[in-house]
Amino acid sequence: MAMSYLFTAPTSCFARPRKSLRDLSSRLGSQSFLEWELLGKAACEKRGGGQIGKNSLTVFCQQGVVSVARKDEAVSQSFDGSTAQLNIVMKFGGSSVASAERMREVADLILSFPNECPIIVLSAMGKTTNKLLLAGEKAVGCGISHVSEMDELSFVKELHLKTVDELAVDRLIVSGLLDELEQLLKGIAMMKELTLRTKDYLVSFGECMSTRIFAAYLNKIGAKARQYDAFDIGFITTDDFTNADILEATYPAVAKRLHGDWIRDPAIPVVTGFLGKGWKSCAVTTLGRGGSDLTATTIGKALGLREIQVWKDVDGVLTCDPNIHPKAEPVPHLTFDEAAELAYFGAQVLHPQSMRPAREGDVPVRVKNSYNRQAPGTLITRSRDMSKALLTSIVLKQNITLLDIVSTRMLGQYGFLAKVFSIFEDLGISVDSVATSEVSISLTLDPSKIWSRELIQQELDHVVEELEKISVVNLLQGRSIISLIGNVQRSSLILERAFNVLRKNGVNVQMISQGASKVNISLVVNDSEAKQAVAALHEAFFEDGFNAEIQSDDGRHRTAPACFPTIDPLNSHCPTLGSYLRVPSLSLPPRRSAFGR
Ligand SMILES: Nc1ncnc2c1ncn2[C@@H]1O[C@H](COP(=O)(O)OP(=O)(O)O)[C@@H](O)[C@H]1O
Ligand SMILES: N[C@@H](CC(=O)OP(=O)(O)O)C(=O)O
Repeated sequence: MAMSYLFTAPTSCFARPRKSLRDLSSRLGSQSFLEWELLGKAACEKRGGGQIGKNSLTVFCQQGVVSVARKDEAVSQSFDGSTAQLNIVMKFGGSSVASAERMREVADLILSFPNECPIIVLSAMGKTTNKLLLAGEKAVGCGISHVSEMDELSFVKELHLKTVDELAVDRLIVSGLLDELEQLLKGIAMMKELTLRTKDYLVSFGECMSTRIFAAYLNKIGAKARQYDAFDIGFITTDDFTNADILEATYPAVAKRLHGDWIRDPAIPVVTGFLGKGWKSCAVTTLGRGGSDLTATTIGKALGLREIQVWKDVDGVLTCDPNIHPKAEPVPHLTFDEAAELAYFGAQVLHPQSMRPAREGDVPVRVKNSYNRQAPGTLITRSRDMSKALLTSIVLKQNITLLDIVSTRMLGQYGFLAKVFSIFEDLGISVDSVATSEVSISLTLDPSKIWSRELIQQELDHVVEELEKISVVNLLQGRSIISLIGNVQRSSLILERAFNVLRKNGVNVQMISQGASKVNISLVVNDSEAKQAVAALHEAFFEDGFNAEIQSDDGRHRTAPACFPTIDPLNSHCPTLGSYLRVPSLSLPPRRSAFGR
């Protein structure tokens, strides 16, 4: 990419229609490009500029640069070589773009950052994805003649047509897609079958419509925008329909397309979240529920952007799920590892895989509230000062299955772990948490890990059948994992307090595991006790000043009570925890790399 300088031009970054450009140049009067260049350089020096680097020097879309690019579309740079760069990605989830009013607010929000050149990533409006999935499932059994009357289809149609009407953009933007959607549902009804591939195609209508409407609205209000379907601009994925992985080829392809178009003809890119194109099938794929976060971080890495902003309906990542405990508070700063662990262990706020590109590209992620712009949100970066950190967040994942697997062979047998995990690999089943001893393993499976596929009883029976060839197996369903995300350097203190609270609440911990990432201690409890346990833990750590107190006193003076031995969770056995306290140092990449699923 071309070298660029940072300066604050007195004009908006946003590409404007020609009229606005003319207005602008007359407002700018006789100020020449050379003067602008000097101004830019001066500002650059003021900010300690001089280095040339991805994160240090960026042109804030000086309007003159845009004008030059317009005069000669092949020319991407102003005469001094500086280029207006796309510099941030702003992702808005379904809750942020749920209606015409919300779309107006989001547009206003974007335009309130005139010095940024954003790429916008949008999810489907509101609950559209759920409605489309329901429609697909109903279509399988309802018969072609009933498709048109289906409530879910009517809901999707009404929502999108109402939105285009209220925003006063052309109905044609979505009417063709709505007709196509109805045809697809009729096809599903005719085939009486909804494959994963068709499911992905079906839900893709949500993002395809929201982005078209929003781009049309931006254009209407004078902020030049261009809509992109992710599957057309290089989002290349595996062919794992409903849960596809982004392939490496995506990064250069997406960068080339978005950057190239921007340089030729600047317009705010509005990209569909969640969608990709299978590399073998060339069919539309999706990245798993909540996958637009991953789209945003992929773009952030691909273009080496300054920041990835993920706009939600909460004030950032919170100390726990606000639906479980309303006193949850925003967490100001997280590391990529903490955020990944939090997402992986069930915090709905971020897609489990989304931190990976951000970490690889070292692009900070900011989680903000589109309903409360002023709230500082959560900043997620590679590292943070952990010296005073204790507990950051509590995450609950319900309805998991606990498997106790004990080797039938003698102590000292080698290869047992490998055999057990090869069974999971062969069956394509993802494992969440693990605790082992030499001859036994406890692990948890998440039945809802793959959104479209329940680990149904039949499948569990099959797992048990395979494992029983080499072990004695005890399968326990209806369990929950409570993950304590924080500074595991202080695990003794965390565990001391956590177990005190759990004991007082009569909650029995059935397994404990500390992941190799060193930011997470997982406790397995009964589903029926889980929510109450999370609320009690939250109260004990965040609501009575304990976290704050520990932050001012580094904890050296605190001693564990007699009933709670100070535990080194990596190597200890604790009689109160059953036989599976020892935690393996192996990090289990259930399906993929150690950093993701
Ligand atoms: N630890 C947490 N921090 C913040 N939000 C959480 C947390 N756990 C669960 N949530 C839920 O996640 C929701 C935001 O995620 P999501 O619905 O995917 O947002 P969007 O659709 O806007 O991308 C919040 O409304 C909140 O209810
Ligand atoms: N629309 C998709 C993708 C997504 O990311 O949605 P959201 O950002 O609203 O969680 C879903 O509902 O899963």
